[in-house]
Amino acid sequence: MGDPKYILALDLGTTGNRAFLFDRNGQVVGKAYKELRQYYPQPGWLEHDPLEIWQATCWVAKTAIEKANINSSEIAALGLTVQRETCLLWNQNTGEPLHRAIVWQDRRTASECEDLRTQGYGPEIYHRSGLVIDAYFSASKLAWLLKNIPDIDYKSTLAGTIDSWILWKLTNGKVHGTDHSNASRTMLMNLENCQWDETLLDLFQIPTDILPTIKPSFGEFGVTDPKILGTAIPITAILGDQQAALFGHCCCRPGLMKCTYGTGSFLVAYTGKDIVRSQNQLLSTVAWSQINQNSNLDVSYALEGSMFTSGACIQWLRDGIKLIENAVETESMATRVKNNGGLYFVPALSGLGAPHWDMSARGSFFGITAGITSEHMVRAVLEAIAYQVKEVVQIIDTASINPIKVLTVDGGACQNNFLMQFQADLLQIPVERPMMCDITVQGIAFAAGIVVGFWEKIETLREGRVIERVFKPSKDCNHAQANFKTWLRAVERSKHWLIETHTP
Ligand SMILES: Nc1ncnc2c1ncn2[C@@H]1O[C@H](COP(=O)(O)OP(=O)(O)O)[C@@H](O)[C@H]1O
Ligand SMILES: O=P(O)(O)OC[C@H](O)CO
Repeated sequence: MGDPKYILALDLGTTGNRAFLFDRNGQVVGKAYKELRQYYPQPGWLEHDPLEIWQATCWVAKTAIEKANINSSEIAALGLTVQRETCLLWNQNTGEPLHRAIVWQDRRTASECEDLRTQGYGPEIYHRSGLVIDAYFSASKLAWLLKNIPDIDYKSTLAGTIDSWILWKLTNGKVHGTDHSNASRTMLMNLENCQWDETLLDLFQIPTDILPTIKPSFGEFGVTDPKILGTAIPITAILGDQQAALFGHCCCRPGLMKCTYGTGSFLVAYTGKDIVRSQNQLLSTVAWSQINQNSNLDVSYALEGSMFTSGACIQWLRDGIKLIENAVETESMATRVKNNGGLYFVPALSGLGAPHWDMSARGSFFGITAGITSEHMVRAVLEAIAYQVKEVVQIIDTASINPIKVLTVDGGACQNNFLMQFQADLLQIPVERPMMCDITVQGIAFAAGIVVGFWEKIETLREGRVIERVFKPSKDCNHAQANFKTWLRAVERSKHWLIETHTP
């Protein structure tokens, strides 16, 4: 067996799955990516094929290893990070999913969640789970699966989020587990004692037996079956992808935060050992957990503003209405027009998350005149991504101890220079873009590597960070502030759309 020289990191996101191999210097020596098929069986529904995720996971891992031209026995550990909340049921005897996975953006359980809200369960659910009642979280999705799949044999059924499913597959059915950060997004975990919460399980009618064991994020999860990658690799870290990005940005002191622009935008602030409760409908959630030197569970928490649709609007421009051919061209299109032409877009393609939590809002353009071109539409969509983040920054600012002086970013859409400059103009603070935009995968690699002593401490990651570009607020950016106020009006008009129209 060779000397372990590498860490394998898997990032299974909403748009696609990626694998990166890192050497001891934190350099990427091999990587692979595969886009994931999105299934839209009905308006507002979104599903993923769990077997496709599993096959893609194997493919990206093997391809990254091949590209790096290394032997899998040289891999010291594997870290796994995933899109959160997306969940499924599978048969533990056959290894077959019982249904496609219901994705976090899926709104099919909106009316059940609305019922819980009107029955007054909001405060109790928030107190127990740290989450605001919404179809976003796994609980109502699992309840839907259990209700709608015929003849479920409970004895052979397992449930889980994507990390549980892939961990189970990687270990060839030996480990049915999850970590505290992913479990905290199910709406079934008690945020204070970090265990499955009996009251929440009863409320959503989820049997405890089908759920995975919750384990510390940093620690031993088992080893990969040697048949998969040619050797048994220890799995030593699992995190939700936003928490992995938080770790990757080294946000390990209370008040430090990051914003990821992927399928959605997620502004997450580390709050330390305390659960900080927001007055503005932000989520309290687990950042990560580990067993400390005294053998006690050591949990760190975070405050989060989840915005459901950002890069997803760009995908809609590409795949839905075919206004663009690729995401990159949105930047040049947006700068081809002097301004937004009075056009405003509300990115409520999956309802609105923080701070509105309106499951019945729908995407809308306001201000269309005969002079509006496709460039204006693209620009309005990009501006909307930035307005959403501004709205959440304003709220998190008041909830956190220190005002935000700089916004650190990552994710696919942060490559867009127009978007980042507009964001800086809107926030009136610098926006800092690291050289490595795949911070999520870097974060989980470092977490897995630190557990096995491959790297000694998080400082190694911090010291290796290179800032590629800082977007400073432009001198004359008053228009951005004025436009933000108009956009807020547009948001108000798009809210409660389904309730008022009674359409799907
Ligand atoms: N240059 C760009 N401008 C705007 N959006 C982009 C650009 N490049 C990628 N995106 C968007 O970023 C998203 C992919 O980012 P990624 O961080 O991989 O997301 P996820 O982790 O959700 O799968 C896609 O929705 C894509 O439309
Ligand atoms: O797949 P991403 O990176 O857009 O992240 C999805 C989030 O985890 C959903 O909560």
